[in-house]
Amino acid sequence: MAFPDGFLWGAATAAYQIEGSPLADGAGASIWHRFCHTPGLVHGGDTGDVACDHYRRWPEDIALMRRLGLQSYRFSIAWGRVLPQGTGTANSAGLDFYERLVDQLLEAGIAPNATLYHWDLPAALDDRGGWLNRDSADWFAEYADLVFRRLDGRVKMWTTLNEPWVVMDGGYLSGALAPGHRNLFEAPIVAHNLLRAHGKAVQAYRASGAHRIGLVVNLEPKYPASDAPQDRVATRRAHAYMNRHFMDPVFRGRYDAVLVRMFGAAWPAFPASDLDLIRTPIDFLGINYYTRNVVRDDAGRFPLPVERPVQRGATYTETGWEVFPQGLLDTLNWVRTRYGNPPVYITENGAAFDDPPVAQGGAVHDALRTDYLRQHLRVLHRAIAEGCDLRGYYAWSLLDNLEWAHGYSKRFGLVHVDYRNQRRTLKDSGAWYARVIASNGQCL
Ligand SMILES: OC[C@H]1NNC[C@@H](O)[C@@H]1O
Ligand SMILES: [Ca+2]
Repeated sequence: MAFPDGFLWGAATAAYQIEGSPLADGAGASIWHRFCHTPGLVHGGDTGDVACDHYRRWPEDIALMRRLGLQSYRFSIAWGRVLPQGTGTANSAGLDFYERLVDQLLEAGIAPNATLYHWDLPAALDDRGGWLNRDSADWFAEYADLVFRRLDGRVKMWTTLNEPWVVMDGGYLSGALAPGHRNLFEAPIVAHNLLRAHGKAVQAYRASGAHRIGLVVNLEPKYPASDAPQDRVATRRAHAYMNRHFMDPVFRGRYDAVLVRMFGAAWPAFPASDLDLIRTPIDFLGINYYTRNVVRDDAGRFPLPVERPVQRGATYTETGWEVFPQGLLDTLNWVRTRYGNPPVYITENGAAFDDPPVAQGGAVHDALRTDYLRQHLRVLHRAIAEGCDLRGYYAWSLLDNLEWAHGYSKRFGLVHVDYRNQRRTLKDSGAWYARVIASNGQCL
């Protein structure tokens, strides 16, 4: 099933998950450096101190990308390498790292797709309130402007934020992610400042950039566990809380009423002018899709009265996510119909499975991952046939890497990384994906 000519095939990573050397060459610590070095917060006490040592092995990793035949590579820029204190004096060694990376990607015929913020806020800014401080939008715009002026023209696809919902929910509500807050009143403030930061960065790009900029959101379709009214209501609330939460302000200039009602007194009165900033038009939307949610009302929990009943007969990944490719099609059609069919890239899709060890002769027979990817790519082909303006796909992830609070225990890579010696091994799924790219999806 061939994909349209020009469909962009890539793979994705993020700075703190792969680079290592978090404080090298003048870089400033991030909230994830702090979080990992706080005992008990990350599986096995794992940290990003070494990770995949990509900060030093990036030429080898670009060679891997060439072997896969990637047409594009989505990576993130570590804010603290570029601005160690988050604002003020730039660190030229940090900018140089990304400049060299970008130049070599272009040499290799691989289009860079740079994410400005993939969760690694400079710790110095968290000390000033971080995303709780309205000034965070200005800090982010200053950082974005610096990077645009240095790299635009070579980087022709930018995204401002990766998964602002996860930043809010994980970092400020559940506390599972940096900076580890658990405060219902902080969540809407953080979400709003992230969106303002996005808007200001897009405005900065319009002033100096000549190419394309977008936003990356994680979307997870919600399905009621039964037709019972309380399950349907709970499903609508879960949908508002995760999916409409960021999409509505960005594409429709207002927050979803269900969401506002859910938070009640915890929902601040935001000035209308903020929403005008947030809705600054973007050139494309990045969607990260992994799984769906089946929602059953669980009135005991707040603010999200939901529980996720296990689906009999379903396959689950190592991160507990149901394999449900239909959810990707439903999500893409929802975006098409509710938000005016914006240009979309799947900026992340993949799965962690309990891969077999590297076999003799160096092979990883990760059949479950190949099957997961194949099922989801087939759905994309249907989405295009049904009218979705789908421009490309990035597998998560190029490399096994630091899966945040899971540490290195969850492997998403097309390429296996042996953390004892940093040896990379192309998995069967990677070799298969290379064939998909070479045939523009014909072999699916
Ligand atoms: O959980 C898998 C991925 N999800 N999106 C954000 C990435 O940083 C994660 O590794
Ligand atoms: Ca804090």
